[in-house]
Formats: sequence, structure tokens, C-alpha cells
Amino acid sequence: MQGWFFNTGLQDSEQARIVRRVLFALVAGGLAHTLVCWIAAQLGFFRGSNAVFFGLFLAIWSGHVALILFTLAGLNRRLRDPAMTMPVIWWSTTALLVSAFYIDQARLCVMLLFFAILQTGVFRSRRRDLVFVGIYCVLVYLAILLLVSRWYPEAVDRQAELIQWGTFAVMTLAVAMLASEIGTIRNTLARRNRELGEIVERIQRLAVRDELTGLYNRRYAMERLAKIREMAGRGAFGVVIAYADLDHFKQINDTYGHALGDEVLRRFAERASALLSGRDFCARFGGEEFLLVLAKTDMERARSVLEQLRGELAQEQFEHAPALRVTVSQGLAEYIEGEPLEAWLARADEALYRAKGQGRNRTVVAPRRPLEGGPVG
Ligand SMILES: Nc1nc2c(ncn2[C@@H]2O[C@H](COP(=O)(O)OP(=O)(O)OP(=O)(O)O)[C@@H](O)[C@H]2O)c(=O)[nH]1
Repeated sequence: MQGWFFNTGLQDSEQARIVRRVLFALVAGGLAHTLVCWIAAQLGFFRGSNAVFFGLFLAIWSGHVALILFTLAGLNRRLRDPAMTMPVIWWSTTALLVSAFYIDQARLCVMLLFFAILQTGVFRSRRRDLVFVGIYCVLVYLAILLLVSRWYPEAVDRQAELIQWGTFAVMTLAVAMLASEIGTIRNTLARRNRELGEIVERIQRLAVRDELTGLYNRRYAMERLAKIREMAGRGAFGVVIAYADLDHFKQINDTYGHALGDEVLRRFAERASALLSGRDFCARFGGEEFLLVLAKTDMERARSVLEQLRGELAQEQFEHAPALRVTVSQGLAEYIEGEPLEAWLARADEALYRAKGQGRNRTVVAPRRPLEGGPVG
């Protein structure tokens, strides 16, 4: 039972689409079936009284209505396939077969409706399920012929009926092969779609992220920083930026190899990301240079975060380089109201330059200086 029932979390729009489809399949299909049988009955091809005819179609329509009510009540949501494609196909095929038992001269006409039923599943069902229902229909159709020719030999032309059955069986096989072909195309399309989705996801990621560290790339970081600066410019909050540059990184590469250099870059990214929160972010600007943006922050807190980062990095242990100690130089600059983005970045860069010049492994704060031609807060 567990395989059949579970909650799919179906959306309401999807459920509405399913209800419309089930309604259409059962009402339109049911009407077509009833009409064909009714015409056959008017032509005297229905073997049975009016009571049998009405009793039969009352039973068939009760089944149709039950399936419709089941869907309208939303109980289909709990099925593995909420669209109920196969249950509807199995039920409609059975209804068709039962009516075919009573209709002698127009039996094939009634059975041809099976292809209309089958096509509702071609795009939605598994090949195997359609093959099963095809075999079921062909065999039960044969069983009906054998029973009718045994019980009512005067009502059937055995040879003609068998030829019609053979044609029906071949057509069912052809439709099953077509369904199989469509199934293969569907599977290929689904796989391609999946692959395409993954590629799009990767491209979107690459457009904003640095592949090695997973941090934002320079282009995206600059976009975000410009927006944050705008908000800060409206007096919403203070922002501090920091350039961070790993010390003697070339030497690390030369001594331990490029792979370990990459590992160092990743560790720095992890440490920095773990320390930042909310709107704060860290981006890789290229090589071993990073930009950290600390929003809603004053210089005191920013400095303490950056010092913590420097301290944690110095404690990092590397399995393949136990003696390695990684240090970083950092230059901080707090946003001054009205300051252009380039000037703000240049101040942070100058501070970093000074940190390097003063012997590295330190954090230097850029002085707040008046803007040319304008007051500074
Ligand atoms: N492993 C690795 N190395 C990189 C990557 N990108 C750039 N580099 C290397 O980073 C090194 C940067 O060296 P430099 O600019 O001389 O800086 P530094 O050795 O850190 O010296 P200072 O910054 O003055 O302390 C170069 O050797 C680059 O080849 C990368 O993605 N992975």
C-alpha cells in the first residue's frame, strides 16, 4: 500500500489541471462510448433487453462518477500518480470490454475506442503499463469472442470476428510500439532537460561565484557593493570594506605546490564566510586577494571581526603541510557619506598596501579624509 499512497504536496493549479483532465476523459470518453453502444442498440446489434442495456450503462457510469468524485474530493492527491492515468485507462478499458460482450455486429467499432483510451496514456504512463493494458484488452477481447461463439453461436460470424480480432491485435501492437518510441523520446528529453537544468544552474553560479572558493566573484561583488553603498548613502547604516591579501602566497605555492595553495584559498574562504552574517559577504577579487564587506557595522566591530579572521587563519593546520602558517594582511576603510565607490576602494587598498609595507600579518585602518570639494561627515 505504501507504494501507492503518499502525499505528493501537489499544488492547487496542478490539481485543477488533473480534475479537468479526468473530467474530460471520463465524461467525453464515456459519452462517446455510450453513444456508439446506443446507436448499435438502435440498429439491433445489442444482444440483450433494454433493462440489460440500462443496467450495464448505469454500472459503467457509476464507475465514471465514482472516479470523478474521488478526484473532486482531492483523494487523488494521496496517490503515487495523482493524475490517475492508469486507473482511468484500466477502468475505461474494462467498461469497453464488458459492453463489447453484448454488441455483436459492431463489436470492432466499440473496441476501436480502446485506441482513444490508450492515447491518453502515451505521454504520461510507463511503457510497461501500456503494454500490460494492451495485452489485457487483446486477450479479454479474444475470451469474449470465444464465450460469445460458444454461448450464442448463431449471433456471431466466427471467422469474420477472428479476422477483426487479429486486426485489432496488430493495431494494438503498432500503438504499443509507437507508445514505446514516444516513451524513449520522452526519457531522452527528460534526461536532456535535467542536464540542461544542471548546466543553467552551473552557468548562473559561475556568473556570480568564484569556482575554487565558492565566494562571490569580483563582478558580482562590485554590483552588490554598489547597492549597499547606495543604501548606506541614504544614511541607513554604516559599512566597512576590507581588502585581505594572503602573505607570501607565491612562496606557499612554490614550497608546497599549487594544490595546497588552492586548499589555503578555500580555507580562508570558509573562515571568512563563517565569521560573516546577514548582508555581510566575502568575495574573491582574484589570486589571493579578497574583499570583505561588513554592512550595518562600525569600524570597531569590523576591525574585531577582521582580527578574529587573521587569528583563526594563523591557527589553521594543513594535513600535507604541518609546518605551514598562513598569515594575511588587511586594509579596512569605513564608508564616508558621499564618497565615490572607487575612492572608497582606493582607501582600503592603500591601507592594505601599508599593512604589507609594515611587515604583513596585520590589519590597518584607512584614515577618514575629507573629500575634494565637499564636506565629509
Ligand atoms: N594555488 C593558487 N595560486 C594562485 C591562484 N591565483 C593566483 N595564484 C598565485 O598567487 C601568487 C601571488 O603572488 P604575489 O602576487 O607575488 O603575492 P605574494 O606572494 O602573496 O606576496 P605578498 O602579497 O606581497 O605577500 C602567484 O604565485 C600566483 O600564481 C590560484 O587560484 N591558486
